[in-house]
Amino acid sequence: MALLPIHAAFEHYRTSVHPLPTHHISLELALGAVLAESPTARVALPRFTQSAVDGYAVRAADGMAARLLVGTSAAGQPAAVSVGPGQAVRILTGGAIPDGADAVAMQEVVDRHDDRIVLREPVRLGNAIRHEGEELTIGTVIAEAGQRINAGLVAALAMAGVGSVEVRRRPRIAVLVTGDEVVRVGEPLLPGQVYDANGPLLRAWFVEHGYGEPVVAYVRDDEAALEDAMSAALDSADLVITSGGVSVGDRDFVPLVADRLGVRKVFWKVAQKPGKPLWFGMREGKALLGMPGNPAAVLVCLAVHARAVLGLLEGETGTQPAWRTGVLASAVPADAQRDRLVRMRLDVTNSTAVLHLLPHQESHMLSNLASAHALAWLRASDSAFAAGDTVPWIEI
Ligand SMILES: Nc1nc2c(c(=O)[nH]1)N[C@H]1C(S)=C(S)[C@@H](COP(=O)(O)OP(=O)(O)OC[C@H]3O[C@@H](n4cnc5c(N)ncnc54)[C@H](O)[C@@H]3O)O[C@H]1N2
Ligand code: MOO
Repeated sequence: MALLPIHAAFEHYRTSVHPLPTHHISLELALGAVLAESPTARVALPRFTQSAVDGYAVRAADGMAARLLVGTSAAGQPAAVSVGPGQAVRILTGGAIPDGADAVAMQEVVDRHDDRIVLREPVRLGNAIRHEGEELTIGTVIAEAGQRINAGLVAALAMAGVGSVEVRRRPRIAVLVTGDEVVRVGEPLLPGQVYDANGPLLRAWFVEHGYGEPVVAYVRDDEAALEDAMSAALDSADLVITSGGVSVGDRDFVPLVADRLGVRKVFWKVAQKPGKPLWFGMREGKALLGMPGNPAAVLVCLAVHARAVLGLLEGETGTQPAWRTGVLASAVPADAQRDRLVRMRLDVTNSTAVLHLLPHQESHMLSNLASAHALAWLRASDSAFAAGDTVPWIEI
């Protein structure tokens, strides 16, 4: 069977995966969710005309003449007075500019004697004043629907008076780690068994990416056991991920059981290395990604494929993952049939992202994940990539 090109897998996700329902939540709970509306400023920013510095609010036209202090304006405590000719108000950063004042003299250029001040240099009209609404007026769109909420956006929304937002519900994730040979670290290892890397990897990846703890179940290489576990996972989750049992071996039951449970196969086997046997299907809006057992293949399938599916489930704008470009530090062999997704160390030299090939790239090898920052996408080719070639990459 012909292998599906990676870009064709992305196209299948776009046509098969639809956004989850929306709900309205408090801003405190919104970090990491994707906006389903375009929130607008409820207050202007700055909210009122205020001082950018600690100093004295004055009338610029008074020039260098001595001024009489008539009050104080601190942040949160506006002055009750206005500034007339020959007068000034002590003002602190963030304090409201009192009526009559049209400039602020920084205290470093002012000599103060009790309630009198003298400027050592002239002050420009409007000096050190932040004007009401100069950044945003009421009603300005702060962020567009489809944008994922990060810490900066939480701050921008809060300051603009937006205390709750309409977002897509976060996807619920279920993970099935299959394999009779898989034993959890800490347990005794019998002959032929291996410690489980995929359970910890999948759990950590979803937590790291803000989805919280997935439900993780361990399943023997047994059709009936897999059917029970997959059925429960499909009932409870929006995205089900399996690891192992998806190739052509006698105990590779994932495609068979998924089909039996009514999951519509969209594709099986992608022209990528690692991760070739990746299986993708949908059942009533729920997505199932059957990932191979090799841990490096799981990482690649998470970073490239699960990321794409999650972005679509959450209605995120733009194509995910977001590829950037960098240059190869050294020559890298290509694969003639499959695109390679290569674990790289990344650094920035002369303002350019430079990708350094790490050793141990086989799909059963994962020790290089200790120093890998990036996954480079090297298209299938008969000839090797050369040092200096520009290639797409994503963070991992
Ligand atoms: N005749 C063919 N054989 C294989 C093909 C093929 O096209 N024809 N494809 C190979 C490729 S490529 C891959 S990738 C693997 C994927 O196989 P499965 O998805 O069925 O995965 P398993 O056989 O269950 O496991 C593969 C490997 O990974 C180890 N493993 C499994 N789970 C874990 C875990 N949780 N933690 C650590 N290691 C795990 C498992 O012991 C195996 O060594 O198929 C090739 N075969
Ligand atoms: O696709 Mo497999 O992960 O190359 O060994």
